[in-house]
Amino acid sequence: MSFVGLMVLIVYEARWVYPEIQAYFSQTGSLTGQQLATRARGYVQRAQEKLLIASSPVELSEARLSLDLAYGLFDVHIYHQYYACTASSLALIDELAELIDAQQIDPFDAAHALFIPVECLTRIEMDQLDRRGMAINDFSSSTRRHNQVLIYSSLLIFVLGLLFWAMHERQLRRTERATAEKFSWMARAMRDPLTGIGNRSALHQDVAAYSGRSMGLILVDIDFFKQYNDALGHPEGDRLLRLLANLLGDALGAEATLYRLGGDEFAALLPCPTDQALTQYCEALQVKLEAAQFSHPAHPDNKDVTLSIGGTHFVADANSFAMAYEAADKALYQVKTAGRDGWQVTASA
Ligand SMILES: Nc1nc2c(ncn2[C@@H]2O[C@H](COP(=O)(O)OP(=O)(O)OP(=O)(O)O)[C@@H](O)[C@H]2O)c(=O)[nH]1
Repeated sequence: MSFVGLMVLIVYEARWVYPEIQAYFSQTGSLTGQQLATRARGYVQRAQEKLLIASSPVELSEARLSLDLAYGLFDVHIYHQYYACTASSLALIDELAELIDAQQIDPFDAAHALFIPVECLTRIEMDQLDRRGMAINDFSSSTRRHNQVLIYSSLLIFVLGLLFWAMHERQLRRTERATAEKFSWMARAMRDPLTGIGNRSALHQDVAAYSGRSMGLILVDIDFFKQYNDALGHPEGDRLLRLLANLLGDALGAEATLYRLGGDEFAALLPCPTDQALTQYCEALQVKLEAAQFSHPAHPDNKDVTLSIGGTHFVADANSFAMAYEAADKALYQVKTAGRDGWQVTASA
């Protein structure tokens, strides 16, 4: 059953309770059916009492008054409609009243004759009572039925709500997991797995983030790394790459962001106001490297590990970076061709 169908059912069921409550209160609220008969019977019986002890005209007139009151309450359309004894009883009361007025009947006989309307009214009372009982029973059983439908429908709605909520939560968790995985994948895609620093993609992305700022770009290449690998093996070569990544970080400071561009080539991007500041960074790097004394058993010049370094200063944006990279690369190449183990800073075009 659809959700909307369920809601329609609830509204329909709730709608039914209202008229039945109305019906119930119309039965019990006025109590007309039973009460009128009870009161009419009371007046008839009072008339009987007065007639039985009628010793003065006062009691006779009281009996007459009671009969008039009884007649008024008895002469009701619904009694005429449902109880055949009504018309004859009323006619009898009428006739007896006239006879009493004309003093043409013995009061005792009149009292006796009045048992006929008393009996009729008693029957009406009992019947009205039964009808009220039946109406109440009908009302309570149908109310119970409607209530059950309402309770079960509400329960169903509650369960469906829980189900939707659980499904929504599951979907939300899936989406969150997928988003987290995507972010971690993206972060991994920007990292060099060997050294843990950024890769070439990260460098391009970071330049865009520094757009408009005065930056320094330093390119670093290990000298004779092939010979190092050949002499000590690839794992030792990996270890040196990691050591150099740490050394670059120490030498250039926390403001520098480091990248491994591939093979034995590193880059550093750092806020840098002038060429002079860049020069100081390169010198600091050389000093740190010499102090580290990473041994290179196969260095053709019998030195420890040496680096060739090229740097340039530029104002970051996508176009200027391409030129800055070219300038730094050219500076590094010049160091290489000049015998390696050195640094050069050049202006970007
Ligand atoms: N251990 C290790 N070696 C690598 C890695 N990637 C590249 N290489 C090696 O790095 C060496 C780079 O050699 P070249 O490009 O000739 O550079 P070089 O030997 O340093 O020579 P110059 O730069 O001219 O001084 C090659 O032998 C590559 O195999 C790596 O991830 N780990």
